[in-house]
Amino acid sequence: MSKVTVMDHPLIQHKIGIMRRVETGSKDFRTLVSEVAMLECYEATRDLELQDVEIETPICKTTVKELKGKKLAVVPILRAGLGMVDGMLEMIPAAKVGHIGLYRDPETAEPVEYYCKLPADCAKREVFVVDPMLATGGSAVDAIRMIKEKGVTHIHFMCIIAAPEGVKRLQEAHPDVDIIVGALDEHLNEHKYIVPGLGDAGDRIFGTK
Ligand SMILES: O=P(O)(O)OC[C@H]1O[C@H](OP(=O)(O)OP(=O)(O)O)[C@H](O)[C@@H]1O
Ligand SMILES: O=c1cc[nH]c(=O)[nH]1
Ligand SMILES: [Mg+2]
Repeated sequence: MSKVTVMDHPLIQHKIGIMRRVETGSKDFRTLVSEVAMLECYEATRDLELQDVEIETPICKTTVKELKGKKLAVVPILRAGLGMVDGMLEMIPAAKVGHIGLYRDPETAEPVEYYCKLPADCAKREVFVVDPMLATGGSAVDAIRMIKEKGVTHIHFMCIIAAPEGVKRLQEAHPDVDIIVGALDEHLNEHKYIVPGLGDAGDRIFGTK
């Protein structure tokens, strides 16, 4: 079964608390999404491999660690996932960015696919799928299926708020994908929104309704 990490870092919890407030406007909300993504990236990349290299400091020769150079990609689920891309790229600037377009059908809450563009060499890359919200899990499950269909084998999923229902569905569908969560909430309401949640993340990032 996949590993689920719920971030208990005070900075993340504090920032998510501000995001949840109904009075937080789009400008602050966008900044917070990006900052939380940057902090979660720290955990998501914990297992990246290092190698030894010989260098010279101003004082002497020594051996230091550097990333082994595994190629990475960040794949936001449109639209709301876009808000997490800048924060990820601040930490891993060499990563390529793919895009998957999915929206939840307002009646069924099932995901509807409208776009998929991944780096040509994505099968050789370790992929971080990002979306602020994991509600029923339908969007994440479909996005990861689409990515696997392109030959990608090493995938992480990062979100800011998750419902237990979504975590369970994602773990069952993709037991090989580890999940990084900023906060694990209580449940879904009758409209499949996360409770207490923060409302519609895409609308709050882009100021739509
Ligand atoms: O786990 P699920 O039940 O699938 O719900 C989560 C999805 O819903 C939201 O997207 P939405 O459909 O609102 O699209 P948007 O990002 O374009 O607003 C959110 O950003 C996730 O992609
Ligand atoms: O609570 C939710 C559920 C799905 N999508 C959101 O943006 N928020
Ligand atoms: Mg939305």
